[in-house]
Amino acid sequence: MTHPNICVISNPTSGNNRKWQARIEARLASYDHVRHHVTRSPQEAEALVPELAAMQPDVVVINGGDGTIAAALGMILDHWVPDRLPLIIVLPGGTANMTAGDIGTASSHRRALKRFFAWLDRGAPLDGDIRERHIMRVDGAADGQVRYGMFMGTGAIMQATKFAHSEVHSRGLGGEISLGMILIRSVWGLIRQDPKFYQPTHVAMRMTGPDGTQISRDEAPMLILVASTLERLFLGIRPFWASEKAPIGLTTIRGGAARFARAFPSVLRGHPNRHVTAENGYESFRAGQIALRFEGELNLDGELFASSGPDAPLVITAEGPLRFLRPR
Ligand SMILES: Nc1ncnc2c1ncn2[C@@H]1O[C@H](COP(=O)(O)OP(=O)(O)OP(=O)(O)O)[C@@H](O)[C@H]1O
Repeated sequence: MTHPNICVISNPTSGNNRKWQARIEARLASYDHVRHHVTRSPQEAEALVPELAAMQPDVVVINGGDGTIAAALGMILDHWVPDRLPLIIVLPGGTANMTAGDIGTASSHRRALKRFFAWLDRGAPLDGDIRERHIMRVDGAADGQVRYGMFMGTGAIMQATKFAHSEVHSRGLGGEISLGMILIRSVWGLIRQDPKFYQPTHVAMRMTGPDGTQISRDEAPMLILVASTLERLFLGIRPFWASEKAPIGLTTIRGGAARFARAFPSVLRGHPNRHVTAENGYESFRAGQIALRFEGELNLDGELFASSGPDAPLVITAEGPLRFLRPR
């Protein structure tokens, strides 16, 4: 039987991988057509990817958290010939695993690995459940680094992230349930306007929507700003409701947004109720490129970094799409 060429990139430092890495390495070593590369830093991955691109594997498997997946996808887009991109499989080796959740492979790391090995044992068929997703390239950070990601947020997302690091992930809790706990605590803080959670960031926006239309918003305090190329974030949350076709969903909730407690559940479902209006401070867009001017930090797939301030925009551009296979 001829097998597709498969290469696996594992980040042994990602949340879930810490407990499974040795077993994964031992098991993968028994497949001749699978090459397993363990990278301990983004720099190691950067050195590896051109070599992989030259080998043209049919499938690249990324076993890591959201940060590892996004970084690896960015490197693949940088080094592969655009019309010969590999199929991607993601294994939820991280802590939050939002990307794997959207692709449908994150019910649990153990189950995803079981399904992946069963797929290898069946000869690794390349047809099946394939989903396309774009990735966001982010230029204009204060440190000058170009980054890639599939989810970004600022405003209350930053306070929620800090709460997550200090109170939730530090206790070894991960997965969708931990994200749900962080969400409930943060929303409670926002409803009560607790300053630990309620800290709007002043942001000016300009974006290129479908058919090249330009949309802009003057600087305003943003309570929450999220942008993503994922369809579903976690626990069925899909906070994007613009119906136009463009790869990046962007939703903003202004500081002082009216009727927050009544509006927010419908925002999370992506089915806005009558309180969710631009006048009340809620907007959702779709765009191919977004430029944000603000002073502050943002979270891109779990990595925190600073913008360059109001004079230099942070530019988010959709790239791809990449094709993700869900092994069954
Ligand atoms: N290919 C790679 N190999 C090793 N480390 C990497 C690689 N790509 C990114 N990193 C680093 O790994 C860290 C991110 O880890 P990752 O997102 O995989 O795990 P996590 O934080 O446990 O999971 P999640 O983002 O799902 O919560 C960052 O410090 C990043 O710089």
